[in-house]
Amino acid sequence: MESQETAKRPIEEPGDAVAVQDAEPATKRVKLDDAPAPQAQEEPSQPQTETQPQPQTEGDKPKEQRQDDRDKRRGIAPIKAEYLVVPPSQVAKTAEVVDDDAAEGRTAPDAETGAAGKDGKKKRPKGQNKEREFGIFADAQRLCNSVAWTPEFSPRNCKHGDRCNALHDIRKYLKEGRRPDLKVFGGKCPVWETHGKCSSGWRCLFVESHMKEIEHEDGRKELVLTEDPSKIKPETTPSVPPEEESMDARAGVYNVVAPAVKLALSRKKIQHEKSDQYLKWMAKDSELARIHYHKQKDDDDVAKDYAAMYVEPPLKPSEKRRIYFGRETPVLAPLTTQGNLPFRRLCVELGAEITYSEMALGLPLLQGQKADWTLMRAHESEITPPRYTPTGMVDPLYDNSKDLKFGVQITANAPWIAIKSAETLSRYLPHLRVIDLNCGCPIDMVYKSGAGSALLDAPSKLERMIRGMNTVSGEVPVTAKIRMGIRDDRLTAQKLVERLALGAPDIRAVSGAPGCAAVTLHGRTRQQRYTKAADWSYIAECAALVKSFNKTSNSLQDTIREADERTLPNGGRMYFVGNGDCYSHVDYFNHVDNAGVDSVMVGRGAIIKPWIFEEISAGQYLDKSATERLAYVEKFAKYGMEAWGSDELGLNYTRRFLLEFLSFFHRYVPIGLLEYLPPAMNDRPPAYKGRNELETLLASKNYLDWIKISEMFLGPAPPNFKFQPKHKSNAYENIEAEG
Ligand SMILES: Cc1cc2nc3c(=O)[nH]c(=O)nc-3n(C[C@H](O)[C@H](O)[C@H](O)COP(=O)(O)O)c2cc1C
Repeated sequence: MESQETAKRPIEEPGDAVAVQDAEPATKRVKLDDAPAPQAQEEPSQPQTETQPQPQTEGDKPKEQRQDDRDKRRGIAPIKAEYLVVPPSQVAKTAEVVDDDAAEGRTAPDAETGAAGKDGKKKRPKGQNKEREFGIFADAQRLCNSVAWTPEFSPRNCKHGDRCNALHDIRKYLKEGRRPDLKVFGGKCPVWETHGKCSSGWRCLFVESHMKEIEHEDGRKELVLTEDPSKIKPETTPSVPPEEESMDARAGVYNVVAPAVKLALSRKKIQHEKSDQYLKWMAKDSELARIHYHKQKDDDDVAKDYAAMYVEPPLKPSEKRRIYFGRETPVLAPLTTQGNLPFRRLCVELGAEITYSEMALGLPLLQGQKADWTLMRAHESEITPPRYTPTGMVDPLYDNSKDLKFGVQITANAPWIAIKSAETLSRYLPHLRVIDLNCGCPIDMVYKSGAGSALLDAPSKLERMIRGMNTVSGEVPVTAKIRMGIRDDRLTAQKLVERLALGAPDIRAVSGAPGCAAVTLHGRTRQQRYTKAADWSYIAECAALVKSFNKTSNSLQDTIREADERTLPNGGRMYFVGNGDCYSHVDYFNHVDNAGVDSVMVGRGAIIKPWIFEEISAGQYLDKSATERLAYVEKFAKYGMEAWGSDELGLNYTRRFLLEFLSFFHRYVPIGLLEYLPPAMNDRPPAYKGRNELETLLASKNYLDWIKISEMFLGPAPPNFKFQPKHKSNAYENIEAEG
């Protein structure tokens, strides 16, 4: 049994396997440049300011030495000698490249198996663990929903009557149906502590902290769940009607769609009036455009044809809510698996100003599938306005109080799916900044279906999607996320950006701009995967083009009939966001200032060091201590239970996603261990030990250590719990083989 103290500060207990020994006061912290031999120290993070000793920056060194350093590095993090596990002379000269395609979900070429090679040596397994299994997390005996949240003597009506094979006896369930209460967090339910009630009811693995037995006048004793009204905030009360109260309804979680809507969607009972009308028109217009396109090769006069035969669409976009991207609004990338609600909540707390859901597939949304609708949920911190302290020209019609941080991302392979999805999302989700269309997803399954990055080679389909989505999405603006192209030898983003800003060249004077409010460009191609650095000079070229298109767009509006500025996103201005390899405030401001992008989107950098947003707002590196980093893990665990529940299912769901998070988080190399700055995300460290045991543990590549970390906050993993890391290189067997 763990004590409360152990649970809260698990690593600082003497005798603990990962105990921090000899915690030192801040004044004695390791100096970055000439640190003594490693010894255990824990203290709050230190900003890297002028007054503190700092690792040398590249600019401080003579040119020859910089070149020498770069030659030496070859993707290896420059760890100071005293932290290396082997002497510097034995450190490999090149580092293994971690391919983040595996994490993004792309089907990698068949992974090597780790079998013995020709030389008899066992090869290191690489690549992706496909078809990962996570075990089934459930109570030994199921408790019926009719009693799961009610006082013992007031069950609801059980829909299944006598045929119900779940338990209805709460006392029996608590004794035999589930494991005993957890002792982490001092046995206190983190959800109840924050919100004054717990949505997991009797199934909560901390239920003893929010239940009591009351004695009635007739002497009968009844078990009841307790609430703390002083902590219940009416404004965060779930929006699902009480009769549908279920594990879906969580305090502080927004965009929860009622089960009845999903059911109606699955039964095709929901009408998409706007889309149907628009799609009918679009079919005719596409045919007209097709004829026009084929004729113009041999007919000079044809440009007039389209204009003469053009019929206005039956409906115009509604007035759009204006959005804003600026230097003060760092953007958290959409991240499948990783970018879940608890993780985004953590990032917002640390300074992310704009967030995106994980990518949902359009068709399953239209079919009412629960998994995809669940991705659309936002935390209350995400539905507040982003920071707004503009320095340049301001849009007089932008109203920051109406803006919010959270946007959703979808992908689709056909215009009708994208358009109907946009109409459905804007109708049922009240808290949406934008609907973003993913045009960069490299995953085979998505690409081969004609969605994601396949749209990069289908510009006219893409344009029709954006135009239609913008028409039916009410006040919600539509945006797109693209890559530089599909293949390295054919970069298409520049043409595509032009098309998104202004429309196809030969018809734009008639039909106007498609209405794309912003484009994010990831500076890689699909083919490139993550092996090469993102191409920021290409991103800068596109940023310059977008600026010129924004001017053209303004003059174009003047010539198009009935162009109504209010219905054009941002009055015709398209924002442009750059993305790729941002790993510090230095990268961030460098890109904003020198590449000319409105803002920068941060992906892997945020998972490896979520405080990158804090660094951006503070404008300096922060050398986070291991204790502080562990506190982020603890927060994730709490936020996970708040979002997914503190019952067996929710807890192990939280554990699974915490482990996914740790599969990136362990890659952080504390800057206090580096010979010199800047740190580079793609640098791999040689084997090293941290400044204390906790720092060493947090750097472990072994997923069994990640499970150990999860147990500090989520209690022991159940015997049937399984976790297969996405990268085979993190598998236990492999680590053992390497000794
Ligand atoms: C684990 C993982 C999941 C991702 N999921 C998505 C996604 O759902 N939608 C998307 O547009 N991009 C996705 N991406 C790509 C990122 O949004 C981003 O474009 C890419 O990681 C480059 O940025 P970075 O160098 O800052 O990581 C994913 C990337 C990773 C590593």
